[in-house]
Amino acid sequence: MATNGAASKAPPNPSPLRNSKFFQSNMRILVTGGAGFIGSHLVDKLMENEKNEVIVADNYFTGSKDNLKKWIGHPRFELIRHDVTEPLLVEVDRIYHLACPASPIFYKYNPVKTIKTNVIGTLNMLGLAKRVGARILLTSTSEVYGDPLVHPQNEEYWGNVNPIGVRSCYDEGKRVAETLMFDYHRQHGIEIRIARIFNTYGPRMNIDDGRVVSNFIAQALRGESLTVQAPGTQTRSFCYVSDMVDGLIRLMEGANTGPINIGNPGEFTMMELAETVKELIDPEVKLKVVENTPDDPRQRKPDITKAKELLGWEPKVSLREGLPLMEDDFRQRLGVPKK
Ligand SMILES: O=c1ccn([C@@H]2O[C@H](COP(=O)(O)OP(=O)(O)O[C@H]3OC[C@@H](O)[C@H](O)[C@H]3O)[C@@H](O)[C@H]2O)c(=O)[nH]1
Repeated sequence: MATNGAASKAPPNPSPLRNSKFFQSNMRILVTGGAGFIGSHLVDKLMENEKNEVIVADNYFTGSKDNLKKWIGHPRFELIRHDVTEPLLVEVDRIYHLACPASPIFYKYNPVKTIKTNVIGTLNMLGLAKRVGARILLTSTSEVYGDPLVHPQNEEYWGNVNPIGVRSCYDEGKRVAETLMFDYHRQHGIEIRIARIFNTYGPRMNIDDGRVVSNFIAQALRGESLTVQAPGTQTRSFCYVSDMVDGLIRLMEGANTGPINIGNPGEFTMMELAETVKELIDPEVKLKVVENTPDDPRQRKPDITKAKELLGWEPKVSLREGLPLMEDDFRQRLGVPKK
């Protein structure tokens, strides 16, 4: 295993039960935040493999049981209402630790809770990984690069983050979470994986999630003006959710700790994104420039060389292919049929 120079102590022996026939034929996987947007798509993919048993822990702050309704009652699936800031003991082989509100409006709503989720939640999940000998993957974020001075961002870049700003509960929270992952790895030999997720979109995003792609699509379908936050020249790179899930599973099952960027390098200004949504959904819709929020990163684009070389991964779905798939889902949920 590539360990970035860390000592590799064997994890503690899991319970003897795990050597029984029953467990050998099954991989038990915990997904924290599994009722959320990316989490529920990950669960769908993991459940496709008949050898997997999936346990979801979610507090439903931004996630919803609705996202998992097709699995409720399935013999290989379990759903627990649980907040990761409290300890959890379940016998598992893999932990995908996604739990945390990811939309800026939600993570800034209760910043103390957000940083607790990232710090105490990650500590609790690392404690669990240590206790049962599980491998743990943290979904970190491109926000660890802050308002980046290096472009595109590669994993060696340490970032440009405001430690006391309104976004710090999330970006500094995730940075501490990464630190905890490596400390547990070096000190206790825990098997870790860190994904730095760039902006992701797709079906099942909350309609009023507040992030840019869901805002623009919902606004276009409701016939409202698209709210481009000033100046509109800031850039983002958008990854379709099925590509994201594929990258996360490859990272978990591969031999590298990361951190590894998972994102689509196609880069767009917010004005370009608005124009694309307008063209695809409703050419009549207007754009309006509105005030931005503090510390908004001015540019963001992943360097995915590592993901390509180490995971054999690269995104397959372009923005123009992915937006209509999300549009269909939003039309259905908003009850707006295609003309
Ligand atoms: O209605 C809107 C919303 C947002 N925006 C702009 O769109 C850009 C993207 O904003 P979003 O809120 O979608 O997401 P951000 O890139 O700020 O944060 C995201 O980064 C990566 C992930 O880890 C997280 O999901 C999230 O924190 C920003 O420049 C914002 O100013 C608009 O122009 N209009």
